[in-house]
Amino acid sequence: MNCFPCFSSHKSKNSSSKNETNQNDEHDFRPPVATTKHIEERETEQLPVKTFNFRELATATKNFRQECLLGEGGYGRVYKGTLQSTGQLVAVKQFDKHGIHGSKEFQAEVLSLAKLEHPNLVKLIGYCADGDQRLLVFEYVSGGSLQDHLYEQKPSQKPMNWITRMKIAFGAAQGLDYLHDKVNPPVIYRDLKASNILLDDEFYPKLCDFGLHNLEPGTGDSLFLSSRVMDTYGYSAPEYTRGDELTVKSDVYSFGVVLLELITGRRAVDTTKPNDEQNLVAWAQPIFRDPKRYPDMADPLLRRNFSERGLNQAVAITSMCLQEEPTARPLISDVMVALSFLSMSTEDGIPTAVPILSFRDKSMSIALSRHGSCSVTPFSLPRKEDDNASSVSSESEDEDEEELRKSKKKQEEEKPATCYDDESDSDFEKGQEEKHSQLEKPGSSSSSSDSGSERIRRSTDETNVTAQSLKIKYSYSSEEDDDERLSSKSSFKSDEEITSFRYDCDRDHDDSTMNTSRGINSLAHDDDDDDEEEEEENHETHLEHIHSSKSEVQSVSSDSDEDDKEKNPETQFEHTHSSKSEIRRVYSDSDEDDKEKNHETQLEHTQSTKSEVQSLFSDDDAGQGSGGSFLHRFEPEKEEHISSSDED
Ligand SMILES: Nc1ncnc2c1ncn2[C@@H]1O[C@H](COP(=O)(O)OP(=O)(O)OP(=O)(O)O)[C@@H](O)[C@H]1O
Repeated sequence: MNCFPCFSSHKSKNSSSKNETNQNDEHDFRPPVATTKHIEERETEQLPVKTFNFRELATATKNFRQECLLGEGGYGRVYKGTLQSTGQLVAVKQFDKHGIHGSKEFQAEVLSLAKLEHPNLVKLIGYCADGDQRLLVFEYVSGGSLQDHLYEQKPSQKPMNWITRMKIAFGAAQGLDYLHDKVNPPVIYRDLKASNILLDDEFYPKLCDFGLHNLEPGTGDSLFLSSRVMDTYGYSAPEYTRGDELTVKSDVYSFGVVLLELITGRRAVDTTKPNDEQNLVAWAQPIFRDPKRYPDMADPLLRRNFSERGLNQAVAITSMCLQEEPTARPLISDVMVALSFLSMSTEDGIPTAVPILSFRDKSMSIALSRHGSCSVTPFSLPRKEDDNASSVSSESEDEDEEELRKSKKKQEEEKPATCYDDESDSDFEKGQEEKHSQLEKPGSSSSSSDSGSERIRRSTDETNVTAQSLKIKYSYSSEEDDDERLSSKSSFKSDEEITSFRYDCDRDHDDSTMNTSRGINSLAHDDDDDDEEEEEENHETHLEHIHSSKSEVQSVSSDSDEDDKEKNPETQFEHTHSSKSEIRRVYSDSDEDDKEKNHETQLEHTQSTKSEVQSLFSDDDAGQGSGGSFLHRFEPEKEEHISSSDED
């Protein structure tokens, strides 16, 4: 008996008796040698992954018939199949035979792949290693790839609308965030591209081909390598071409290319275009520096049905992801948070503004605050002649702050009118909303009925809960907490203030508090112009605090327990928001007036602009304070919609 029956056949490639043995041993996880149990094998017993024999997969795919062929990629061919035993639809990836890995090696990779489970990753169902055959069996994703939907649409299909595109980007970012931040050690995808983002019938995105890098044939196989390089050309980060080591930030670059494709509807590489437009990133770089041209860069199929702010912020995120210098690129977790807001479709169709408090990395906050409304200070990509410009460097902080202030002022002057017109809002959207709401339900799972996977998925959901679901707790941590909070290997933090957030999926949270009426809330005690002037002054003061070294991280929240406060000068905001763009901040207070005043000012300042994110803030109500929490609502400013009516 063999723990991995498919791995047992070293002797004969075509041995039918072996196949019979395999068939008999199917799904048998007993160890090959009764006395020895390897760690991997013990782990396999608990993993929700099946072994298949070759015959079973041949049956499933009608003997790998051409009509079942879904396509051929760098690793080999992919067939659609139906498992006879369960009737489940699957995608069977048959690896090219040249340069295949030994069964042990393959087994080890399967083991690590099987551990990766997230709703935005294509689920591995099983594998087969039989003779020289190496196959992986994945869940079948019915809607085709993002590449198909962007570029190879059937005439009957509607182009994807803006919100759907942002939701796809958001889902893909969630999948990537899982690989980078929730898995230990982190998994570098290396192969993120539009053809590897599969969509189900409701346009819910799932990443495929993750973690397969180690299954690539040996490096001696130049044919294989050249085809892989060709496939990823246009998505690869500059460090890849330089031959430098790839990091999670290389994936962020590739993600930026995908985001750019979603925004522009242009392929990463398109040899049918004029020379200067063939490489999408090279074409887009000059436009990134000129926000007036952003609307022209958007996919014509969108017919300008998007909000200008949404477009501006999406382009700002994209340009950050595409920075030459890996460390200047944002963390995918920050990208994910930003996209969670941009992908919200609200009752009135206005995408929710991104609260700039949301990010681990200040540079993302700054970039987005510059694109908070119709008229903004341009977000500049680093220029080559400027050595220090590859990131939002400490030297440029003063300028940044100045720009933030100007931007805020300008935004307050311009009160743009609504709106976002999502005329092509489709059933897909509804499906997406349902998916999100399913994730919100405690214990809900997207599709798997497998109890093992159910368990893993639930824990995954809990750590990856989206900004659209439940509650986000933002923490400004003290130095002593930094290591713990930013223990992620993928966190490239500067020596600036450590701003971290954590998702807190509090299942017990009373959702009823999330669904009170909407309405723009003005800053409490800030209704007249005089107060605003004062506030402005305070903002300036507090910028210094916000951008101070991490050892000087300011405590923003008041805490009734003085000792606790000293031990943990941590500021905690709990931002709770629903898909209806409500964000409420829970704030505890009971403390000294001065401190509260500072807190208030700082809070207000870090929102960057009242017009972008408005908070209700009051601390003089002892009753509410003692109640432990106080709600602060963020409300997107109405904004100008780039009307399509004329162009159309
Ligand atoms: N789980 C799946 N469900 C449905 N279709 C799939 C699945 N996995 C792959 N496919 C489809 O099979 C085809 C081949 O996929 P594959 O991943 O091998 O190639 P690729 O993505 O085009 O290239 P590369 O291997 O370089 O990433 C693609 O059309 C892909 O959409």
